[in-house]
Amino acid sequence: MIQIENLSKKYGNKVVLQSINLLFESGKVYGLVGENGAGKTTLFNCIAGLETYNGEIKSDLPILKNHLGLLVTEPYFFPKITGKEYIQLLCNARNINTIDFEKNKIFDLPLNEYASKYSTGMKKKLALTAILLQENKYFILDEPFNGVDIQSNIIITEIIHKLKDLGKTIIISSHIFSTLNDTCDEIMILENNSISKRVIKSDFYQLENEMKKKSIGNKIDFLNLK
Ligand SMILES: Nc1ncnc2c1ncn2[C@@H]1O[C@H](COP(=O)(O)OP(=O)(O)OP(=O)(O)O)[C@@H](O)[C@H]1O
Repeated sequence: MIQIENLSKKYGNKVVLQSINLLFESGKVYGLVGENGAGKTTLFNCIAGLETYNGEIKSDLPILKNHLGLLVTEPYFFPKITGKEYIQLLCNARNINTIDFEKNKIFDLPLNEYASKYSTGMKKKLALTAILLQENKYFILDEPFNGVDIQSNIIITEIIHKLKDLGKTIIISSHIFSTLNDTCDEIMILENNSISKRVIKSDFYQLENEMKKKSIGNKIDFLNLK
């Protein structure tokens, strides 16, 4: 489990997160939803130990970040590192043997080419492959479905189901409701710097309708489309 207690985060005078309290349990998939700039990535970075914050993040492991795989929205790769070298680097850091990984690779990637030259979707698939091979217990996937092709989206959905079955904890952000519907046990809404709502699977349909109403209102009528 990961327990977040009274977490707050500011950049200068700007409050991004205020008094966040959350519990993430094993074998569950959580979706984090919020408008652009709501603070989703900031919260993920705090959990992954990449940002300072006030409050506490506790887990059942002595050093959470050593068992946590973070897929960032736009993975960055140093120049002159091939896809294969990147995977080897991340796996070596966790003492994971990569000798046979090419036989069992999930995505079809040009692993002998420089990762910095990959397309957006290829970079995401490479970063995801590496954190999966690391045998992490916790996964934070920041917009995992964005920018990857349909086939890979299907694979990613299945991977999330499998990780859940294995008892891992997965936290996903997405701007596409259907992807959360397909994968999550619970959706959390981040707005006005806090978690305003937590919704369980049986209430997703109602949540989607509420969000539709709130987002659209009568904006389309204003367009006076003909
Ligand atoms: N390093 C930083 N320095 C200053 N402000 C930052 C920094 N990182 C993020 N912010 C600000 O914090 C707020 C939250 O940003 P964040 O990236 O967490 O939002 P998000 O919910 O992930 O947005 P999106 O859906 O667009 O990815 C934004 O107002 C952003 O400008």
